[in-house]
Amino acid sequence: MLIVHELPFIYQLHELMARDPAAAQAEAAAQMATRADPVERLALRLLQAICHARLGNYVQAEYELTRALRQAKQRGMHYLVAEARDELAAICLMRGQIDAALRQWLDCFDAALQEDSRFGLVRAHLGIGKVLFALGKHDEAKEQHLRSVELSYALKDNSMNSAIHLCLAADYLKLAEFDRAYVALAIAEDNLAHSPYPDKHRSELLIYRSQIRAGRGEWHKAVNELDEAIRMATAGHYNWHHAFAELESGRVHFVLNRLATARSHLLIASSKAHSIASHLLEMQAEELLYSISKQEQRYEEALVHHRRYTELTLELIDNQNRHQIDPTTRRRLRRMESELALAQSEQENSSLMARLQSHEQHIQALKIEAETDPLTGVFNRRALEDRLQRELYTATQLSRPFSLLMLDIDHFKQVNDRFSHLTGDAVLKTVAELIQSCCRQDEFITRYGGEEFVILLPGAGADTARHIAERIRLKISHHDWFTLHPELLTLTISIGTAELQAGESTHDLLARADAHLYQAKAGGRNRTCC
Ligand SMILES: Nc1nc2c(ncn2[C@@H]2O[C@H](COP(=O)(O)OP(=O)(O)OP(=O)(O)O)[C@@H](O)[C@H]2O)c(=O)[nH]1
Repeated sequence: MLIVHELPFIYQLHELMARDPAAAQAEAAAQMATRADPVERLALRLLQAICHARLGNYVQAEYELTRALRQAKQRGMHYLVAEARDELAAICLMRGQIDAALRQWLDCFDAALQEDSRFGLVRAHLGIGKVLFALGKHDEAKEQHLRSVELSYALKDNSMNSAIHLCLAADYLKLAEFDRAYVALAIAEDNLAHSPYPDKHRSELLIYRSQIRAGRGEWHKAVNELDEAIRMATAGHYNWHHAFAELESGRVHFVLNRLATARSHLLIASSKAHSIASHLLEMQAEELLYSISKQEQRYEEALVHHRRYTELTLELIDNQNRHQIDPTTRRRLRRMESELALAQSEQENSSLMARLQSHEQHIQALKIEAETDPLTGVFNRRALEDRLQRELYTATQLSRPFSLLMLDIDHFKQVNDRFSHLTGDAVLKTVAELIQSCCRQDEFITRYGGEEFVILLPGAGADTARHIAERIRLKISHHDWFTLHPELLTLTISIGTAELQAGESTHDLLARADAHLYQAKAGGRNRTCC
């Protein structure tokens, strides 16, 4: 079976396409006139279609790709089928048509299997990973991307390798595994030196690197990297990258409270994203524009942005496969729809401010639901990531102390094993209540893992943190646990504390508290280590 990728003239055209899609398209048209071989002609047609996509003509690209796909299927050219499906899937994903993208990549996988095309398989894994990423299943996305790393090893395709490692970096960033993200970016960067798409991938790389910087509170470096990413994406007409970089820039300036600059970046992000039908990017830009307008008390504008944000959210979710979305999200969405309808019918007789407040409350309710641990009612780990980053930023800006506690129930497995899982659950709930009773309103309590809790203490130095930790530890050890189970006589906890040090990242701070917790366990449990 002919491996089209090995047709030298096609390979050269691919390289040209990376630098100059318009020139590649013209060259492919010229070659078409001279070639009679049906495989070669089809490969050229496909390449022309891909050029349309690279030039941002997605409707035309989709039409041409679908035609090429039909012909490739008729002729049993599975490699070309895989390639066309890969491109079609990418367009679907960019538009937020998650379900369609997933189906295309699964079909791409089948076609690649039929021809034993490693390129096709790598692309399918890469793409399926992107879909899972878009669905928020970052762990599963990472697995798919790692699989494509394995498969691509023998291909020695630098461009593909940089693309895969960029995806991996994005997964790790979402999983808050910053060190791994950093390594993935370094590998992507190594590969970039030999890739025909250096600027496109480099702009993406800079965006991810800026996210790592932001995670570490290095805001100014993040701004510089994003400026460079915007410059590259603009020069290369990489619309998606441009929109993404503007969005991230808007986000960083927003955190830095430079609202006017943030707004101008976000307006570009939103319009760029709109022009390429990237609902996901547009939605995020509109959400931030809404927050900025509200903060500046420009309520009329805020309402417009919120409307657009809600519309896009609904559109995105509507596009997703119903089975891929868990029932809670769907219920939340239905509620959001009715809320929107309600807001519209109230339009005439309520003031702008009142309507905004109702949107705000609704969003607040959704946010609380998404950030709450259902068993204990305290915040979950997802909420912690967000909050911790903000607290670190505030503490640094105000030069105010900040500490956190990491707390773990001792020998909790024995509670489950001896008295049942239900008793274990009741213990977890009671521990959460007892912690709450020892904390102030602004002290943020989260269930970090199974029987582990993290508590954020804004304004607390090391001594105060130790004092609060001891108060919680004693409260729990003195509690009448037999009320939960007659044979449960004692229950203790171990705590590690850490006070924020200058220049420390969220990851470092958590790691230090974790190390102290480990010391407390190793030292015999039922104690606090600082
Ligand atoms: N009941 C209940 N148990 C849970 C939940 N989440 C995690 N666990 C259990 O928590 C236990 C944690 O056990 P280990 O990590 O071995 O720790 P441990 O027994 O507390 O021992 P040390 O931490 O070393 O003192 C496991 O048995 C988990 O199954 C939950 O939501 N409910």
